[in-house]
Amino acid sequence: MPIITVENLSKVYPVAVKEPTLAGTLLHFFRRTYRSVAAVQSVSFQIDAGEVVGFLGPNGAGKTTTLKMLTGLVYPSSGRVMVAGQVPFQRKSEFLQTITLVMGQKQQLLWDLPTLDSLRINAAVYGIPDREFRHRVSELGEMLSITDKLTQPVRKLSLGERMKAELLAALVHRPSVLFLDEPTLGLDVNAQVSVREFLKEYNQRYQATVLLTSHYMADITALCQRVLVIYAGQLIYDGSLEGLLERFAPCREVTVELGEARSPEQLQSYGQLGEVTGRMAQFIVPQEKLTQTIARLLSDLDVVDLTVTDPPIEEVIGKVFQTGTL
Ligand SMILES: Nc1ncnc2c1ncn2[C@@H]1O[C@H](COP(=O)(O)OP(=O)(O)OP(=O)(O)O)[C@@H](O)[C@H]1O
Repeated sequence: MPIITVENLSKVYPVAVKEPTLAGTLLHFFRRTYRSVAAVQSVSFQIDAGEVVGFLGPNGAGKTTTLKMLTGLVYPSSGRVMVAGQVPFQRKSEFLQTITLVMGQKQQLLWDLPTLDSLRINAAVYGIPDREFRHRVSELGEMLSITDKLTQPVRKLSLGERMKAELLAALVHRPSVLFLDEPTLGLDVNAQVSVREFLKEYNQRYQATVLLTSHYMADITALCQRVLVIYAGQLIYDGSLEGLLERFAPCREVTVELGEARSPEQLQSYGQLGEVTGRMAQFIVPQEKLTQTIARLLSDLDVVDLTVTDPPIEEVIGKVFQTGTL
């Protein structure tokens, strides 16, 4: 049963155009002209309750605009959005109680106050009873390993601690639909891992639905079975991460360890040769020839060990982002 339904969703921003001259500035003051930026174009998808979906795309592809329409911060130009049975831009309190939006590059916590004070403000806004509030802060604080930092002013926290505190603040009303825009932005590897682990645990413990954008592929591979890829405002892929790799990475790397060293000339008939060092040889093999090539290698040569690897996911996604084609 879908908890998020998006149908033919589009957003066109009007952007004022101004000549960079004094005359242009004066004209702009009296008579503005606009051009249209089609940030999101006829995007449709559905997400089931409890799914964790990665939302990928190069800079300016339309991810944040889509998240803003899903959370009711931006009014769509056309199309339909439903989240947990609500129309987001109506911003009804039942809707706001159900969702949260975390933007890695923006903070909601007040800089000079301890996190706990900001959390108390949120508890008042969401009408969370005191006992329940203390229970949730202790539970989330423990899951995020941040409990001992909650009484420190936010400005004294490290970047990783601040992100954890932001997550706590964004989740204290226990939303079931999480929109996360770059939640690990700028964090070191350890902090990224702990935020990822926390999100996984939150999803499992509360059966929460998560739509996540990240430029760190490790976030996506660790958390998402399904990905949506948006390019120039259009959805170009909706499916499994493995499916994306298979479609866009037509070759695999086959590495063999041989009983005795062979020259490149003896090996080149098996496919495009990569590195050959001593008894090790590497081949770049098209997906459709993989089985046949492996069978030939095993029958013709004295193979001690054989491994097949995918190209690095960053490389594959990078190609998709450059060309926008799958
Ligand atoms: N308020 C706005 N007014 C005009 N144009 C906008 C506005 N917000 C976004 N845009 C434009 O819409 C397009 C999509 O922007 P958006 O921020 O949604 O992309 P994104 O995929 O989130 O990019 P990034 O990964 O860099 O955050 C871009 O061309 C951007 O310049």
